[in-house]
Amino acid sequence: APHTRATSPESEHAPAAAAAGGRACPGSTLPYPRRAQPAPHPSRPPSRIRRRLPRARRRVPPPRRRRGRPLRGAHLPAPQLWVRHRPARARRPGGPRGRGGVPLRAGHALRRAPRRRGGRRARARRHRLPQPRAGRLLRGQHRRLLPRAGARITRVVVGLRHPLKHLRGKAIQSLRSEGIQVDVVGEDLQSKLFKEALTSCLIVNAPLLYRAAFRVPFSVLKYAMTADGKIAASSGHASWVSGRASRGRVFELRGRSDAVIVGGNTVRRDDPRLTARHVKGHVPVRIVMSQTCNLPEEANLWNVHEAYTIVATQRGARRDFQKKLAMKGVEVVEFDMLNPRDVMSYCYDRGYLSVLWECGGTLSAAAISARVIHKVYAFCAPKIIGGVTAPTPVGDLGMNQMTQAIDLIDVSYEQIDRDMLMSGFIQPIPDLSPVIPSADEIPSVDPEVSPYETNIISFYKTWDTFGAFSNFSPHPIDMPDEKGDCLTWPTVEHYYQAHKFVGVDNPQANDIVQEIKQARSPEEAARIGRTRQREFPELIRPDWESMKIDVMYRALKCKFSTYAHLTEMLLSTAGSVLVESSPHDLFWGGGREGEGLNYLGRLLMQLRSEILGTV
Ligand SMILES: Nc1c(N[C@@H]2O[C@H](COP(=O)(O)O)[C@@H](O)[C@H]2O)[nH]c(=O)[nH]c1=O
Repeated sequence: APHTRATSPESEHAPAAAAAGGRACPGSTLPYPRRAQPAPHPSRPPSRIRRRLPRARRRVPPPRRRRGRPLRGAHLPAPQLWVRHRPARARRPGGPRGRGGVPLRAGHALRRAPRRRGGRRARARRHRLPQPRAGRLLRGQHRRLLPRAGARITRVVVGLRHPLKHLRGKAIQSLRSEGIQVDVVGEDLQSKLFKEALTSCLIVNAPLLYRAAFRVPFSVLKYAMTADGKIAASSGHASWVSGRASRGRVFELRGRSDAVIVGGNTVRRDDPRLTARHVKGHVPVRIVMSQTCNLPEEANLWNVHEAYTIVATQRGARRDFQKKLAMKGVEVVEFDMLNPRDVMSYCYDRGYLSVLWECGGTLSAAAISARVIHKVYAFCAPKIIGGVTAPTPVGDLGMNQMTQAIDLIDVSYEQIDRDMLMSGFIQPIPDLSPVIPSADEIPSVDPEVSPYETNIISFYKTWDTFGAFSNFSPHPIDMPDEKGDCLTWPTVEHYYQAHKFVGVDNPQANDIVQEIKQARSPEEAARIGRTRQREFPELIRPDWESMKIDVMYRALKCKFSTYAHLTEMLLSTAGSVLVESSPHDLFWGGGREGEGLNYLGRLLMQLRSEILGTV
């Protein structure tokens, strides 16, 4: 999937990782410490960072219920109620959910739905199968639907398989065994048209895919700003920036979300209701993130008859006030460390599929930095409010170069009355628990980093905040060749891949070097380098395994000393552990579970120390 797939800058080293682990690299002038884990000690924290689930302490009020009125919302505190008490007609994004709100396959949901006259199950039974004609599209996901209609169907085209293999079922297999031709878009069918079709399928299924791939709910950041980029006047007054039609669209967005999140500031300043009141359908849970719990005694959000409200706060904050909230029916959840990632993990555990962030700039910046925002909806109204202190949609992200800006992808533009809606995806970064060097290793890798320092900067894709650290970043380097002549290489990746074949006394090896040098992109250079390495192992320079780290280090040194802003960026990370968060490359990258050796991160830390004059 474009939004989940990651291209690895180096993957051929995976088998080498095990071999290299625990060995000092022969021929290397750099100290590459052993990666052997220190002997476990009961008082020591583990040497790899694991995502810590919040030890949330919940004050769960009894659900309020008026006589004769069903409980609303899909996420009532008692888990056994989540499905049973959902209004029959509630439309849920991404399809029906089972216990704990976990998305179900369509077939699963239909079988389990309550037997009710005119209810979902009854409707499913009555569902009249479309009579297939040649070339006509039969829509539907229920795996029973197709075999029953199969007598007259000769071909089935599948848009997208379920991202989680164990939830895929056997529909394709059983159809094929019945002699029906089944083609999966992107697998069996590949053309420009099918690529577009696949993109549409992926976008439509984004919440399901993101939840499955990243184990957090699909998160959308929405804001409304003036043409001069303000979300309110300097006084904080914000009613209204966007027009009525745009606000109607926001109700739709809320109606498609499981939760709407705001910070304490928004509650204090706007006293929002955060309901989907003008659209019929699902009512999202409202979540307030407030570290201090310094929230007003009276607020629209405490009216839980309108929608369920959760206050997420720091452990121990204003306990008396917490009790008052609980008395009103508001659920309070305490976190050891209140931050967007832990709140998202919590929402994931609660079964939420998609979440809408309607917060101000401070919280949105924290959420973007924590990499939990996946999509942005920016409503822009044709107004100018001005004001140096007037708030903007996203606070400080620590970037100082325009090249560091996060590029949105799959962007759409839509005019809504007088406003413009721009939406796009933030390219996701794999959620990793990267290895940080062990206590013994850290001082030799980077004296700035204290043992078990948890401040980790991950980089991988070139559009990441620290994407310029990637070898794919578009920074040409001038490097001397064997004869001492200066040659320009488009990227570090070009240089590194080509040097697998440099110095080999064979014209074919020389051709490969030229082929890689002329590759139009670092991706292409990597592909050629790896393919040729597999095809012609005899053309690889014999000392490659022992030299590759030095080759890389020389290239990195050149890159970071050529571009002053890169040196600045590297130095700005002093005190943090750098991890190339490649899920595939276990030699240069940190791996998916932190199992990688992270040599690229180590080299950058080494270089940083060298520039700082600390080695
Ligand atoms: N001012 C502003 C927005 N502000 C957002 O909407 C919230 C108010 O929601 P509610 O109380 O349910 O109407 C507010 O707290 C803030 O999060 N939204 C928009 O679409 N357009 C606007 O101009």
